Amino acid sequence: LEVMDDKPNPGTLSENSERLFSFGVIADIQYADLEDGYNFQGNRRRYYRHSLLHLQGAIEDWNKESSTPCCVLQLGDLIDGYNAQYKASEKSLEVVMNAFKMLEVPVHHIWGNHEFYNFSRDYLTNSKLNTKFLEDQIVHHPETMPSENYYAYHFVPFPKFRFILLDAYDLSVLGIDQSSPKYQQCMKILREHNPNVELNSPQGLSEPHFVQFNGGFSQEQLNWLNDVLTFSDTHQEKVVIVSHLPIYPDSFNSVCLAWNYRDALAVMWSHQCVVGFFAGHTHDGGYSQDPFGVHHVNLEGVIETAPDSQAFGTVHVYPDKMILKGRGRVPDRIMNFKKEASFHF
Ligand SMILES: Nc1ccn([C@@H]2O[C@H](COP(=O)(O)OP(=O)(O)OC[C@H](O)CO)[C@@H](O)[C@H]2O)c(=O)n1
Repeated sequence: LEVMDDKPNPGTLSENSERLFSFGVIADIQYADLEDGYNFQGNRRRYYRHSLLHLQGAIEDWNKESSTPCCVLQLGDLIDGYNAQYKASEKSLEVVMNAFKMLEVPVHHIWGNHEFYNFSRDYLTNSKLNTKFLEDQIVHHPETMPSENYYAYHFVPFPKFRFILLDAYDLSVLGIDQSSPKYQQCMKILREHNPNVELNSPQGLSEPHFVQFNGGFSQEQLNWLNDVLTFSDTHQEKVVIVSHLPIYPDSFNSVCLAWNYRDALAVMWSHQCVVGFFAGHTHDGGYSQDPFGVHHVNLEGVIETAPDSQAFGTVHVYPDKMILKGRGRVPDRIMNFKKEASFHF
């Protein structure tokens, strides 16, 4: 890994290999038409209104890029939970989606905890935040079709390079009918690991990620992920996985991990094809390469980004690496593929 502080043009860093394609990344916009506030700990300022201007700035930049990104990955928490309290959820969603109309390439939306503070899962499924229509289907491989029980899909914007969007709130007590068996099952999991009265509090927990603002992956979704990764291994594809919640403990503070991150890692690590895992949620950002060579990027959150900075990035993909060109407080990174995973032409 190399971190580049002085932000040279990534093009100059890759003279020996040809750029294949690029994609945009942005996380935790959490727009609300509200004065600035603070996070729960009171140590990070949240710029609810300015987050929209940050998004608009990012869209302008992506539109102007000389090599147009194939798409943008919006890593979840598009509008803040405060909107629900002010009965402004639909209005705020409309404002942000109108901003996205200016983007000249498709955007793939992930769902985070703040989506479920504002909307039910049923509402989200029927909303513009459902971008499953952008999925690619693999003929004669029905096992690679996601079920309707979770919001996940895969797509291939460049030959042999697959993206998989995961639903990290497939197991969750958020946005789900409290009388449903799945809610009861998820509440049981949460309470078994978190005896606090306030289930959002990680205080005193040996596994502090078992909090209400996190969630997890059902066995059904993990089986599907395993099937898609099996296909990708067999067809010498490279895969980037995208989720609101991170799954690798070394890449940031462990409170924000998915409940059953170990199960997701076990599936991922049983395959060769995965080269990167992009997540949001942590707001502070983070990075780590795991022992299997997978690059885990936790993107800095827009909501906690001062007006004089920025928080988004463009990832340029080469035969042997990905280069994240970060803007503002998102650092640049060179992420080499493990040797056996380089493209061979
Ligand atoms: N220790 C805590 C932390 C949070 N809460 C409450 O949980 C809800 C969600 O918290 P919030 O910080 O808004 O969630 P984000 O997704 O924006 O951020 C995730 C991580 O915190 C980033 O580091 C909210 O109602 C909080 O008040 C809590 O009770 N106890």
